[in-house]
Amino acid sequence: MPRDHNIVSADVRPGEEISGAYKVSKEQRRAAFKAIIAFAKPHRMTFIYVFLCTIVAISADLLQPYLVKIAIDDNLLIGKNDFHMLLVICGVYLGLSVLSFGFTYLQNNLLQYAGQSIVGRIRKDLFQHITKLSMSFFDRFPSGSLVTHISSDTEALNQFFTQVFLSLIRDGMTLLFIIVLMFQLDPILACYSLILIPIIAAIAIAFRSYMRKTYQISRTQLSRLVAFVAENLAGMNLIQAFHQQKEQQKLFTEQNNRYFRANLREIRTNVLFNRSFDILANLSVAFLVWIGGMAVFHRSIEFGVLYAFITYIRQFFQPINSITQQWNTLQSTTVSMDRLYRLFTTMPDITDSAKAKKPDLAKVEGKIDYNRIQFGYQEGTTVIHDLDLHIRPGEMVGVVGATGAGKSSLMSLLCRFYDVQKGSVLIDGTDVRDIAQSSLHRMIGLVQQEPYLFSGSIVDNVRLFDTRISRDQVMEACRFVGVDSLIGRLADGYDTHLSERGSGLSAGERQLISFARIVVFQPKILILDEATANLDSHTEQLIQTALNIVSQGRTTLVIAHRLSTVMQADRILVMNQGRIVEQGTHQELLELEGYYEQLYRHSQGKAEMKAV
Ligand SMILES: Nc1ncnc2c1ncn2[C@@H]1O[C@H](COP(=O)(O)OP(=O)(O)OP(=O)(O)O)[C@@H](O)[C@H]1O
Repeated sequence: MPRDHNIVSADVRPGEEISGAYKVSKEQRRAAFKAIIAFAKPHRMTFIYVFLCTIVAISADLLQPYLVKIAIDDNLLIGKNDFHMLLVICGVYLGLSVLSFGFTYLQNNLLQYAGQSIVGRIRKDLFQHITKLSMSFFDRFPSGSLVTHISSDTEALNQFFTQVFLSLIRDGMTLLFIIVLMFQLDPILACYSLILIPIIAAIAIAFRSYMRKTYQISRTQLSRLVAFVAENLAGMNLIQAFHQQKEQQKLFTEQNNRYFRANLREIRTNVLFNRSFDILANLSVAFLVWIGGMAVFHRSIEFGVLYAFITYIRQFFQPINSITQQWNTLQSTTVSMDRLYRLFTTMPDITDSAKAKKPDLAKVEGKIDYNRIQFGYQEGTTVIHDLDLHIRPGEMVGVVGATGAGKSSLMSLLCRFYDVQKGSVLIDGTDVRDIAQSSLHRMIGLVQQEPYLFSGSIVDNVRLFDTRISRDQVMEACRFVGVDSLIGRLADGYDTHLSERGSGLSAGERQLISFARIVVFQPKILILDEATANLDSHTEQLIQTALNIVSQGRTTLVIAHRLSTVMQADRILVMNQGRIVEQGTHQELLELEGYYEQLYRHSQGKAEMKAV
């Protein structure tokens, strides 16, 4: 948001709905409108210029029929035959057309510039705001709906600032000018013409709301169709493996037909509306010709006046049509404004406290203490129960246990993606809630099962776009973890462009690149979350070697489903239902003949089965 407009009030608490059906009070709607309009304030001079350009363009347009009226009444009909005057009128007519063209062009460019700048700023601020939100927010809002907010809602605002705003000025002023000119020409005929306004407006509004419904139906059908295709493309291997092509084709045809019908209905309504408007325009002209023609017969008005009236009445329809159309756009814009405002006013759950410290990263030792913590993602559900755990600096700790035991949650608490409900998590004796998040996240390096790679070169992915880290440092890190020979085989080596989450690289290569990140950024604490799952045994071996190298001098926490990954750890924690049920070295745990031993036997059995 612009810094001078503080809309980030504590108006929306985390947990409230953003994208679904929610009730918006009048005050909230007003606040949303004010907040979004605040983005336009730096461009107020541009809007004033647009306003002035519009007035010039409209005046130039509307004076043209008046000129023809002068030519007819003051020259042709009275038999003056003043060619010089006719020539001047033609010249002025042409001049007005050029003036209208020039100022309309200028007005459009200025408005587009302002609109695009405003929306660009909103997008930038929104993205910045979203990146600061806590993990609990992303748990509630799937990325798909956020993408829609950022793209379509901001696009709706663009329409508001360019089309709606322009229409309200241009069409409103056009109507006003036409009415003034009509009264100037002949008040009685003007009064007759005004009877038409409510009729035209009523028909336009009725049609518009129906058209909006048909438009929405066809958009919904289209997005369903697109979603269906996207799903099918993502699961193509499954479809082919299970010979589901025919079934999927049948489903696709149904969706396609629905979209086809919805589209036809939308087009039919559009054509009907436009033609009805044409008929109405012709009827209005006929009505005026009759009333005005009688007046010309009785010599109460001149023929030129009737000509100008007929031209103006035709020009009447366009602005009314356009305003009703923009009215609909305005309605959808208010919904977008509300949604964006709600996003902007959603506060992160996790923020730096006033006393947050920024410890000297070089002095971090990596001692970790979980002091009798309790945690749950939602109120009333507890995922981790009264857990007490103390880890020495430089210790390598393996964490194993069944699915849903709380292993990843434990790591999330250390990274402070969430806050504990009871107890505390300390690093080197300082509560993570008292460490600035920027420092905390530099202390901890995270390698996940599916390491995220950004669209960019391998160098950029290793140094995370931080150009303070040199290319040589990146190459050194890659050599260190043993991924340099793999990179050497790629066509562009370190400059190979990775796209779509690192597609083109194997899971193991992606893992090794994220290990190189650790070497480059030197965090004192390293977390590996299921890093060796889904890998073949050769790649697992590569990762294991890299892990041994990277974990030197770091406190390392390794979550593993494969016990082989953690057998060498200084200590292995066995978790079950949010509690540590056993801990010790591999040997000690086997001797206990408890849960770990069962897991071990089970994994051995699997290994034997594989070997057979
Ligand atoms: N973001 C979340 N929101 C709500 N509940 C969650 C969330 N993440 C995990 N849970 C729940 O918390 C519990 C512990 O999950 P967690 O991911 O910590 O287990 P895990 O031991 O790492 O499991 P896995 O080995 O399958 O990754 C599970 O019951 C899970 O359903």
